[in-house]
Amino acid sequence: MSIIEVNNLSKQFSYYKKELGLKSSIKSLFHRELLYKQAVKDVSFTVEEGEIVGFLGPNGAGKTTTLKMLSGIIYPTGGSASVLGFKPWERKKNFKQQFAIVMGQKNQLWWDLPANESLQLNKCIYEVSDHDFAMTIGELTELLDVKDLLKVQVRKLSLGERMKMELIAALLHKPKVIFLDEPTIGLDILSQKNIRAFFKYYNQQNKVTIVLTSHYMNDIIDLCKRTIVINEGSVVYDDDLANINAMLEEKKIATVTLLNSVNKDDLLRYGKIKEHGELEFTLEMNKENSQQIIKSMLENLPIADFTLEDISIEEGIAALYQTR
Ligand SMILES: Nc1ncnc2c1ncn2[C@@H]1O[C@H](COP(=O)(O)OP(=O)(O)OP(=O)(O)O)[C@@H](O)[C@H]1O
Repeated sequence: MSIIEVNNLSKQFSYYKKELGLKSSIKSLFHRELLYKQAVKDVSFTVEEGEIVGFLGPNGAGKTTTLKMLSGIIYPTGGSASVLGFKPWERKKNFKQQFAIVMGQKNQLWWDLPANESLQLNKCIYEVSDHDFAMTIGELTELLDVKDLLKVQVRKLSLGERMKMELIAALLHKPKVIFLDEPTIGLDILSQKNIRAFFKYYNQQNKVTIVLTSHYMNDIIDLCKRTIVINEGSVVYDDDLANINAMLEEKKIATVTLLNSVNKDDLLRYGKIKEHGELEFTLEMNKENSQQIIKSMLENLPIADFTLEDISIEEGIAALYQTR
């Protein structure tokens, strides 16, 4: 059995339309219009123990809603899911002691207290023994390089330092499954890299299962072999990240610099123009007949410089984001 199993999971939110202005607000006391939003539609996937899976999608695609259902924070309106053999929304104690969710945009730690006091609170909530607490804090503060910051009031920590403390709080009870919802949001490049290196090491050492959402492609490329992409609430891709372009038509991207400008129409016959400047343009062409196209371009255009590349993973993902 897979450690996470999701079958046709759906969530429809219902909410009342909010009117602007006093007159409309008074009117809405007597008649309120109910609206619906289908945030997640029939999502199905499985995750094996020890996997790190990227969970991607454009803003509003339904990633956080799915992770909230898998953490038992909200109920689904359809389908089923099992995490570590539990129905998450039943919120059994044994389940809560085996998973963690980290939301980059939300704080778990108390702002006005030093991190070590919030960690003590989590120790009690998760019934971590004194010995395990000391060992885990020692190991994680060392790995994340925040040993000297445990006694600093959380509000005085930098964003990166606070995120490291949030991670320690989430990992204190040694969860087997970790949902990471944009854990590197707002962090500088070096801090993002450190957090990624930490999770890579932590996953290898502890065989934890991680589902990661991030809008930073480097997080996904670095950590996740497999990626699930959702768009408008539905899964549009579930495979190795390396294969992301294979499901699209095989394409090549040519970046061309010209010696002198030419009419845009003269370029269109070679392929789809993606970007166009005075003397530079990028062109998307089919891999199959790229050689003939290049030959013809070299013969007919005043070319100063020319590079040909496969379509990037980011562009493949961007194309999936446009899939409806
Ligand atoms: N409580 C709610 N009531 C009504 N609609 C909601 C609620 N929560 C989320 N939504 C809507 O559901 C859709 C999915 O939201 P969700 O937060 O899951 O997206 P996301 O993929 O995590 O986006 P982002 O990358 O921007 O964080 C959005 O259109 C959002 O506005």
